[in-house]
Amino acid sequence: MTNILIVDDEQEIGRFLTRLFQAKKINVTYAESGQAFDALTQLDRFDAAFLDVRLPDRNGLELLKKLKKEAPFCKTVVMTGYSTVKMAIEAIQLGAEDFLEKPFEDIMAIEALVDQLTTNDQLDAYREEAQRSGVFLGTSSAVHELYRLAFKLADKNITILIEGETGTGKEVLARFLHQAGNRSKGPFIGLNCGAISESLLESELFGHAKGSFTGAAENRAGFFEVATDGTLFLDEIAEASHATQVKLLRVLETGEYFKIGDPAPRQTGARIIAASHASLEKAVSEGTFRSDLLYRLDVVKLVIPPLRERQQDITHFIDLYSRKNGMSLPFSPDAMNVLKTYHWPGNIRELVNTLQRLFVLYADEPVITPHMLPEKMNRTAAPLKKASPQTRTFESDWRLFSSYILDSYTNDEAIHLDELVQTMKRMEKRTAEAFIHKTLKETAGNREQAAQKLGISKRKIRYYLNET
Ligand SMILES: Nc1ncnc2c1ncn2[C@@H]1O[C@H](COP(=O)(O)OP(=O)(O)OP(=O)(O)O)[C@@H](O)[C@H]1O
Repeated sequence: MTNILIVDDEQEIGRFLTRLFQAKKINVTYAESGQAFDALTQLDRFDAAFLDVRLPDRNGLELLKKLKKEAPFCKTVVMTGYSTVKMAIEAIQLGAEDFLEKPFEDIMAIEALVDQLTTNDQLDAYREEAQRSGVFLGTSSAVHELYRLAFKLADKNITILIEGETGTGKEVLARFLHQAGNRSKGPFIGLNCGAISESLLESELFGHAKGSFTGAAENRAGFFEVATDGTLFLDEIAEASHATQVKLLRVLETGEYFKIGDPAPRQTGARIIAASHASLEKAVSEGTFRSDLLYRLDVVKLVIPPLRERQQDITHFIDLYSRKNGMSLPFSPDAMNVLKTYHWPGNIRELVNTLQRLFVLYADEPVITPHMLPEKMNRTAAPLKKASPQTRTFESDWRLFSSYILDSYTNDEAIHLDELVQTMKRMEKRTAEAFIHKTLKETAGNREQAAQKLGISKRKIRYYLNET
């Protein structure tokens, strides 16, 4: 039988959840304070726990930590009011599975959550959703954490602020939040606040009544109206003028707005996701952004790390992109080194553009060498470290050797053919030795058998191993 723990000082909530779970034949334990929680023994008997984050005698996060320590397999959901949403986010970062906002509005959602927690493991659901929506996650734990959290936030009707340098995927993340949530059937409307004039921005956002200004020949719905069942993505929010910021603040506080030229107030249900490549806190300290608007937007802030801080993702992205396009781009070690040490100011967008350019120009080349990459990348690249003798292997020698030959062939610079041929001879010998050693290992040192397997004489083995 499933065991669930409920910790909440509001007895009404305790009773309500108890009834709901008992109807599902779940065994319920109810604690109405931090002290009552402390008195519980054998916490690991619980399959799931519903914890209030704000108890009169305790911070719910402390309870969560204790639970995670003593009952690591107990799935935890924290319960929160609007003012404690930030604590709920912290709880998820501490390992809670999800959070529920109080007052509860959707009983079926709670039931579905319980089913989810007690039956299948939802740990990887964000990965599946990312794959479905064509989002590349890579291997950086920071990005996985970000998308795991975003997946949990997708269904909640809270405003989200996304920060990250240009090209890091802020719009990609905003679309993921839309797609993974219960608004996915509604529209996703994106607007770049920096790309249009102030008057046009207001008219786009709020709409206008017929005749409200010269050229307003028809009534026009604004984005707040159109996106009412969906998501409104306000990109480059830092660029919105002061006047627009004031109006946005009102919508965020009350959901209310006015169409230009129409005195009747309207309500929007649009979920707002805002993004900025610049830090909004900095913009507030510089006096260009309203602090009260930042407070409203920053209910949850998701920060996407720049590509240079997740170097390992560069190779992963190349593989993925190549597979998606049914081609391969074999980079020489030098070229890969250039890609890995470049600082990528344009982030993923710049990487995608670079790959597209390489596909178009060099799809038929056997190997991509540094000079095929944009010149600015070569200028900033750190020189490739030579492999130390201890880490050298037959494979790494071959990789270096082939890129040396191919680089020499594709470079316009003068080459020393004699030197090149000498290197090839050394490589020939090294190759023969490597095969002999490998075969001798397989035959447990029996030279007769090794010679047979390799189709050469025992004398030839001695010759290659410098024994004659
Ligand atoms: N995680 C990702 N998976 C797949 N493609 C991505 C990802 N992140 C970014 N991209 C690609 O990089 C490009 C830029 O992404 P996006 O427009 O979301 O960045 P941005 O941070 O909003 O940029 P800007 O600040 O310039 O508006 C797009 O082509 C997008 O498809």
